[in-house]
Amino acid sequence: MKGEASENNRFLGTLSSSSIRNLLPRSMSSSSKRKSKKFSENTPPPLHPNIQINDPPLSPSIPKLFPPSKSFSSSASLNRSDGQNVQSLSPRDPPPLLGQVDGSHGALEDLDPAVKVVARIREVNDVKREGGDGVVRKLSSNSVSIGDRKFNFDSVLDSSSNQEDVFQLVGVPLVKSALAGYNSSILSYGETGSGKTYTMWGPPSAMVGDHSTGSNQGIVPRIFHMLFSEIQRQQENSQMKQINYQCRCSFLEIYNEQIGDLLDPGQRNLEIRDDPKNGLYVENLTEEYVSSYEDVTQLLIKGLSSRKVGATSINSKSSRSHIAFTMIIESWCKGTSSKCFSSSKISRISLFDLAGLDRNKLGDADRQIVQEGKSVKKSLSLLGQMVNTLAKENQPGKFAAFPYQGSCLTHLLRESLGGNAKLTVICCISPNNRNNGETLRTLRFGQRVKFIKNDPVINEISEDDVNDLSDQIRQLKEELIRAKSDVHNSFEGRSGYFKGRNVRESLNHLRVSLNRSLMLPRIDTDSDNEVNIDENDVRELHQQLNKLHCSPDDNSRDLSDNGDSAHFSSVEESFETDLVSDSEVNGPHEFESEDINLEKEKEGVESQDNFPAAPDASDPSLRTSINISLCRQSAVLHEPMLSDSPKIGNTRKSMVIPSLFSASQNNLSDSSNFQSDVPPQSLKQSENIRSSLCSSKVFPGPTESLAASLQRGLQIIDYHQRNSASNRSSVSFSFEPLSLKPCSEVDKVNVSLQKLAEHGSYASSLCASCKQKINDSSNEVQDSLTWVVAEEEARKPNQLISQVVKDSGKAITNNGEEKDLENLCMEQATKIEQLNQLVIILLITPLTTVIPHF
Ligand SMILES: Nc1ncnc2c1ncn2[C@@H]1O[C@H](COP(=O)(O)OP(=O)(O)OP(=O)(O)O)[C@@H](O)[C@H]1O
Repeated sequence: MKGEASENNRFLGTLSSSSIRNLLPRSMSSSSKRKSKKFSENTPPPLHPNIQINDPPLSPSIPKLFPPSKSFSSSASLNRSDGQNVQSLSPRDPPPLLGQVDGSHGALEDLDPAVKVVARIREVNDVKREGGDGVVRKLSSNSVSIGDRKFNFDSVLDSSSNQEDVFQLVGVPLVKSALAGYNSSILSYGETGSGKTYTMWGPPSAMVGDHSTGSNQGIVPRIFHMLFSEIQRQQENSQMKQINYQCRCSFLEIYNEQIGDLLDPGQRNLEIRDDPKNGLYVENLTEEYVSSYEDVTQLLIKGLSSRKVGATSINSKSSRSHIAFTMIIESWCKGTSSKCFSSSKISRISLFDLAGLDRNKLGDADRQIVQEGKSVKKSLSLLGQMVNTLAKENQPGKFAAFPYQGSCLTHLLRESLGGNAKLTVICCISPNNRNNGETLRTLRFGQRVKFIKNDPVINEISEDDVNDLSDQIRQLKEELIRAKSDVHNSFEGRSGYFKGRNVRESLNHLRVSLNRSLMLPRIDTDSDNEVNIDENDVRELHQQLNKLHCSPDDNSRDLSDNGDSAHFSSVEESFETDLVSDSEVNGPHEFESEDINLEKEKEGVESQDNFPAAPDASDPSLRTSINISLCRQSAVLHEPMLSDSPKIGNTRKSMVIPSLFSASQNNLSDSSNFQSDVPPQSLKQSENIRSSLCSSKVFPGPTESLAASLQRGLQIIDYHQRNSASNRSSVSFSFEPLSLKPCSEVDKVNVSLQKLAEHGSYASSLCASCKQKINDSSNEVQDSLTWVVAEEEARKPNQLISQVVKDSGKAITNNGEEKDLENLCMEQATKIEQLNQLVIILLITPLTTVIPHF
């Protein structure tokens, strides 16, 4: 077993302690270090203090809203389709593109493909051991063959290529893209010992100092050297614009499927977080702000020295973990005359160096090495599956979702493979024939990657974009306020009168509840037309409604004025009727409800069995308001059922009216005078009627009961008038000598009303209209007292008959016929008495009582 510490220090071993000391970051301080709890590499940067944006920072996904910017211009062409032209550039002669700052923020031409695959054939390290039979050969600048198989890539570098070539081919475009605002990734892939680490980082000794063409410095340090050089140049050359940059870096490794922090080796087993707000990030991963190439080099040395290494069958210092170095670049640009930044960009550079797969088992490998190998194999296998899946997705008609979370590697590569990033895969292969199988796998992997479709965009937010977004936010806020206002204005919150779904329905509720269909035209609740509502009209209607509810005088006046259409809603009354015409709402339904009540009484069924408990008449809420709400349809509004009511010619069977005053014991006592002479059965029925009406919830309170009962009584009368028009003589009295004239029941009732009205409590409770009506009726009573007298006389049939006989005897001779006549008179008198009793019964008996015809 090899000592982990000694292996880990293989990178540092080649550096002197003084060199390390010199590489310590001068600008790095504790304040520059932070944990990515809130702002991770995947999260947007905190806005620069000079940026005047009130809204919170936008998430990384937001820049995707904007199409890729095509505003870049270039004075030189770097067509990389063949991967050859860039070789004319060198770090010593920086590409002119990068130094140019045109009218846009860091505008550069974008010619690099979204996914690029480069194959690099490592040079032979040990000719004796490796052979160098030339089985793997570069055929052209973008093709390679192994045996008789040929593979095409974006570029192919053979063993004669140096680190500078790789940088020009891969590094330079990456720096351009990153500064332009693209997320940019490099992934080095290949078997163990194929040169991945060498290509990416180079030998440790080459990390600092020499960036020359002949240097072995890897592509990563070259990239950051160029990056900071370019940033400095842009800032120096920008005369019309002020460009600020801010860079921060993190360095992690995936070892045995655990994420470790290479900048803080004590942190192990970090968690990947993925939430809609912050995107994908590694929780608590250290991020260091850097402002120079030296700062980055310090981090690279520190991180690489902490990486897990071990021996494989090919590489004695093999990397046993996947590592990822990430730099977040934020930039802000503004004109010198402007107070605000005109644009903001954020891009991410992700550099992945994978562990190599070793399929050759070491004979003396211990459990740790076996475990490392298994973890590497598993993660690389999942990566291969991921690439296969993404490659298939790009083919027409095929789509397959891949579970990125299957391994830490695939999870962290999610954005680089198939996401918002430019990706370059460097396929490192060995030059000899010994590992043909692994070389083939690597080349196939590279080929499949080429089928993946990435969607990189410039992550830039311009001032116009911010303004547009601010406008959108403002409009949405206004819509929200309007929506809330509409809800509050539906009246349901304060008074509880209206519980409509929206304003249209509420207005229809109001319209029907007021029975003022002319004042408020019916509104189609399903219509898309805009409803223009005058707030004053609504308020006025509200006041009228309250007035109707609160003023008994006004109530009765309305009743008298609209005797055939006044509509009172009760708590149980269905409001679904507002969807039908007013005529359907009124009249027949209420008449029928009364009829049902009376019929129930006749059958001796308690009204409470069919109606909910009667509300307390003393409840102020019932007297002062009429609650209208959507509820089940009450039974009282069902289709009318005509009863077998007696048909009395030209009379009004208004016996229910006394029940209006049943709440008053005085009323009962007053009316007892009238009822004392009726048969006990009739009295009982009348009492039942009163109790039924009292308990019925149709009339919730005194005021409503008075008004509604008056109205319903009138409707009942009207109904019977119509029905009895053709039967006016069905019940008639024709005993001429008695001159019996039955008066109308309403007169009788009016007598009762008058008596009751004379009582203080009732007189005070009656509205002016009702009092007037009672007075008018009492006058009629004066004219029809005959009926009352006749009634009194009818109670004394024997006396009456005797008097008749007595009076008749004076004119009739005392002969044989006299006795017959006397008997006939007695029979007639008996019949009259029966008829009078029946009349009384008829007047008191409910409408539904079946009366035998005579
Ligand atoms: N192009 C090259 N020129 C010269 N030497 C190279 C080149 N590529 C690789 N080497 C050497 O080959 C050896 C193995 O290379 P490297 O460690 O980079 O392989 P690797 O792919 O990273 O292996 P592992 O996956 O096991 O870590 C190293 O000693 C390295 O110096």
